[in-house]
Amino acid sequence: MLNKLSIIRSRNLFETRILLINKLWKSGDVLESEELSKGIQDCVMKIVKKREDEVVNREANSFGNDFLGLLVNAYHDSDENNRLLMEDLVDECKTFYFAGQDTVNSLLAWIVFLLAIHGDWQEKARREVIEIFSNQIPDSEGMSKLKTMTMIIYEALRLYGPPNGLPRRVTREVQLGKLVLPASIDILVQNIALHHDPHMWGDDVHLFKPERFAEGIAKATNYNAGAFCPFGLGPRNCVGMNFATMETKIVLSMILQRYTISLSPTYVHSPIPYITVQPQHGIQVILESLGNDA
Ligand code: HEM
Repeated sequence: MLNKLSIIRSRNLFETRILLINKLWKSGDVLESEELSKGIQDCVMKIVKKREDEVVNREANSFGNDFLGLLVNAYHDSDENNRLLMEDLVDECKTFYFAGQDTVNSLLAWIVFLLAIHGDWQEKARREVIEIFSNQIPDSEGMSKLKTMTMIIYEALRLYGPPNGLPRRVTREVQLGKLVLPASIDILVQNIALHHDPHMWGDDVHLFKPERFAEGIAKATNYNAGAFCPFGLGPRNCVGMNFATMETKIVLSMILQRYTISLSPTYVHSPIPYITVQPQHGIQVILESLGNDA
């Protein structure tokens, strides 16, 4: 559902909307995306209802301390002024579902692809993982020691950073180089273009070279904060950044502990900018067991 919706949304990103006409006549895409949004909404409502039922049926004595639990708690707040509306609760869940699922999914897919074709980096990353975790489940202490993997993640974010641009509204007229941006227009800052700028990254900008990040982001970007912003910039940057990095490190460590990865001959390279940058035909890899039941 989410994938379909993101394809439709990205197809219509720059569609001109005329309010009255859009109310009277809806295109196939609009109708389908309304139906998909409703499906996602129903899905969220069901999950919320299940949480509430567990408390009502005394299977649990609280709504829980996870993010959903906190939202359901806020929805039941005894103080009316602090109470969250059901509409807002559903919206928060949708935001996290949209922002958190597809992004990490595509990042992981691209890293698996990159490691499949760069066997030397795959081996380096595996050596590091085994050195730090052996065959054990990755723990938070070890995560901060994964230097090679961090470099690989940054380089994958640079080459295939999931969000296809940062949407911003221009609140007052500004001059950007030779351009004058009038107030009240919406723009999409293509961070992926910044990440592929040869002036910043050099002539090998399109190559996978995690060593760029060997001494951290500041050094790699020559202390230019805007040059590398896969998680956005400013007060509205990604709240899930640390969580996403941690999630990616855990999953990759567990894959590298168990399997070698090589690219399937059926793979066709075609990155496509939906809401996130996705492999149009998926990523087909061959996993070979290391005979290690970590
Ligand atoms: C590789 C993974 C991810 C990438 C590359 C990513 C990137 C981004 C970017 C570029 C933005 C917009 C920031 C801006 O406009 O300046 C954003 C916003 C956001 N992200 Fe992420 N994200 C990732 C994972 C996650 C995860 C796992 C979660 C939640 C668990 C999450 C939650 C959010 C939320 C809630 C926002 C909106 C923040 C706001 O508007 O205040 N993201 N993310």
